[in-house]
Amino acid sequence: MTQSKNGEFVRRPLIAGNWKMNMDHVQGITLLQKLAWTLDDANHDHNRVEVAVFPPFTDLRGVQTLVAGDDLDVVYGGQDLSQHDSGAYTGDISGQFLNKLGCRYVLVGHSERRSVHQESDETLRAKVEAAYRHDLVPVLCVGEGLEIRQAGTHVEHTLEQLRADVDGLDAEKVATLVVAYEPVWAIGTGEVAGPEDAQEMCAAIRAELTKLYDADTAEKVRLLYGGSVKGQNAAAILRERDVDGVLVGGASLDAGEFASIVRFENHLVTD
Ligand SMILES: O=C(CO)COP(=O)(O)O
Repeated sequence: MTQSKNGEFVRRPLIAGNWKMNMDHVQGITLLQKLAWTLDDANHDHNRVEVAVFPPFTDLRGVQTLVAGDDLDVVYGGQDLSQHDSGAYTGDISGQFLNKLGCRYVLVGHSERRSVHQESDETLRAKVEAAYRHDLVPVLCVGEGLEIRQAGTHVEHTLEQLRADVDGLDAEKVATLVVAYEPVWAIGTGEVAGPEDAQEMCAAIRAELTKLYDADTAEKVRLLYGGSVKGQNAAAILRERDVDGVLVGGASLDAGEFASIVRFENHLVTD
């Protein structure tokens, strides 16, 4: 996080929970209610930190009703979207539908979509465009697998994904983009990249965006780290200069654990 002299965050931190294929629509409502109560109890400062959840598609209508009905300070998004707007694409979900359900964000290119569904950077570039067409902010996921990390080419690999997935996107859109660095070897493995690894990559991403666009634009982009984030390691990661938030998988399924990540500020050690 970068803080200005008066203690304000330069970029609003985003703490996001990716539920993946967990929680049916009834369980989803219960989890969100518990999360809202926990955050209220904790006097969480809603203006400083943005909290987002990414439930399965079938939960979104219920989430929308709960968030609107109880006026919750939680935003939400889809875990994927189609690059097309409508038509004969069985099983796919249009950004138009996500927008109508009140989604603010959508995940694009999560490593599980890249590996299980063979999504190419070309497809992901089209999905980024589709998200903007429907007023959704893409949370673009990038990151390397174990072999690439061991070979030491992780920065180049990740930047290559980034360049391909934003290729030709205009600066105004890029300024609103969220990029999540999720090293595949740290996802669901309990293996967490060190804060300095997260910072190394986030700094490299910001430098690349400065090269592709300009420093002003790059300074606005929020960069998240994802991969085995828990209550006890979140603050150390979030303390890094270029890390503006986290994308949490497993730990976001437990309201108490996720709330403790949202309250990372209580654990920040300042110099
Ligand atoms: O993939 C992730 C979030 O999108 C990370 O998952 P875990 O937090 O379970 O490692």
